[in-house]
Amino acid sequence: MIRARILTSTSSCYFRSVSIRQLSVKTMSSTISLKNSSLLQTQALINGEFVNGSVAAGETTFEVQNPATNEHLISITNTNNKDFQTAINAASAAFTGFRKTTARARSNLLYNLYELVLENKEDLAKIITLENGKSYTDSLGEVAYAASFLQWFAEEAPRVNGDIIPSVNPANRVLTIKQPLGVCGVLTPWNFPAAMITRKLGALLAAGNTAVIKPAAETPLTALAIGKLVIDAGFPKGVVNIVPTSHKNTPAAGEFICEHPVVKKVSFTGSTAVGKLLARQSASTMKKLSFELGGNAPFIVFDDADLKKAIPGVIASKFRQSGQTCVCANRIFVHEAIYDEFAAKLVEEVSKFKLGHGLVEGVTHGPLIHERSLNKINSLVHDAKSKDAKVLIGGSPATSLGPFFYHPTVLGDVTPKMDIFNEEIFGPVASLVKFKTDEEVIALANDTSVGLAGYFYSEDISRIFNVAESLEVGMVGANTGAISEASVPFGGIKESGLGREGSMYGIHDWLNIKTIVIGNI
Ligand SMILES: NC(=O)c1ccc[n+]([C@@H]2O[C@H](COP(=O)([O-])OP(=O)(O)OC[C@H]3O[C@@H](n4cnc5c(N)ncnc54)[C@H](O)[C@@H]3O)[C@@H](O)[C@H]2O)c1
Ligand SMILES: O=CCCC(=O)O
Repeated sequence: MIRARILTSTSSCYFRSVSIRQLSVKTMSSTISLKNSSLLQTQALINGEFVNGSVAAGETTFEVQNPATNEHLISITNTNNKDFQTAINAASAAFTGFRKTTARARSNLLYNLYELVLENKEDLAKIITLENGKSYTDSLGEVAYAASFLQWFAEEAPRVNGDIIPSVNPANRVLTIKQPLGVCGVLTPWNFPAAMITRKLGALLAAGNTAVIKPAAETPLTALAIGKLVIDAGFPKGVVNIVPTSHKNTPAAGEFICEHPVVKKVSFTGSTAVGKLLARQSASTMKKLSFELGGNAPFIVFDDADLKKAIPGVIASKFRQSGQTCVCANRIFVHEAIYDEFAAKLVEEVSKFKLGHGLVEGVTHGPLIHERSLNKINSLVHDAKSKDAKVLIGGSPATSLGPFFYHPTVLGDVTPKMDIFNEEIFGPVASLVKFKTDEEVIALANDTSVGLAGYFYSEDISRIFNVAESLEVGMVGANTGAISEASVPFGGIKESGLGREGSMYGIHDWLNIKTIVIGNI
């Protein structure tokens, strides 16, 4: 059995006093054991084998930290562009055979992977919690969500049809077939280290492509565990390559993938700023792009809203993964007639959260991912307070729990003058903005350069249609704060990205339409 050492120096007192699920933690060092120890991989998956990267002495590995403690979790082999080239070569060679497999064969492989992910859900969830920090319950939810994309695209693979199109020329017949693109670059974030891989991978494999995946440097373990299951599911070698790389090497890796002529498409989930950089780099080879980027989601509570529904809705939308989700509510607009009641009820619910190490029983919310995030949240809250926002609960770091914890926070009297109104918060801060009229709130909601998700609560069917149609976003939740599932076309408009993932449309972003005109009939 492979065991990973986890150092627990500064947090030892905290750990000693709590029960951590199936994880024996001692004072200075400890071990984590998985039921399926083969899931703990620290090397790159290239051409069907786990191998070391070719980084020269000094930086041969990079460290993964546990965000709950900021302590060293494990060392991962470091890679450079030579390794990405080897992975692209492997994916390119594998594409020759994989593109010719039947859709049913690919579907069966995806079903195998789906079942393996579910069979290993406890281990995968434990890994997610350790490297991402979210609660174990949330991690189990993420594994189920991740698996659902594999199931969905196993079902979609055999349903990619071509067309027969009438021609103006009676002697011609026009038909289309859909063909895979080739080698695809997949750049995934740390906030959903399993689901953001499977949402892309399920679709691209169903379509017959091959992949080189670069997981975020914060969360390579989940990606590599999925890589092991890809092998166990029976995918041919080289079809899926997973190349973790350090923070320092990430920009070079991104550029290499985006500019590589053999890579036919890049799919990225992350910030709009990085998305714009990758788009510029990809222009040199005119790559296809699917980008799922930042949001600034409005969450509107109209005066006719049912607060028994709206409060759980805002909790689900705002505080999922401690606010570190691209579709999280960012600006919560509340009608002035119900503002005080809504604010009081929200504060009451937020006060019930249990913040802590995600593997501790009962913990509902974990830490932020890293120091940069904590500093950003701190500065947004400071700016809001300096401009007369009121802290209704929280409003400060919770460093007694660990260096990156921030108290779940509700800010009242937020206005458009404040940075928190205009920037993606990506943290556990609910900012409440008072409004008077539908026109005013729609204008405020749309006054942003991004448009990923938007939510609102109302019991009036006319208003439901009017507001849903008026919000400048890719996805609307009307009387729900939870919109994500495999059947949903997931993606944004404006600067929130390009393309749609999941759903019946998701596979088409990974296919070329080829037109065949047959003449002289
Ligand atoms: N849309 C999402 O789901 C999502 C996920 C993670 C982060 N974010 C955004 O990013 C912000 C902060 O997160 P961060 O500090 O990790 O941000 P970041 O912009 O530094 O990185 C975001 C992601 O992009 C990758 N990345 C960064 N530079 C890259 C490059 N030059 N080439 C290729 N990949 C690159 C990182 O590995 C990471 O996964 C958040 O506030 C949020 O706006 C969004
Ligand atoms: O944060 C990115 C994706 C979140 C989701 O799929 O709901």
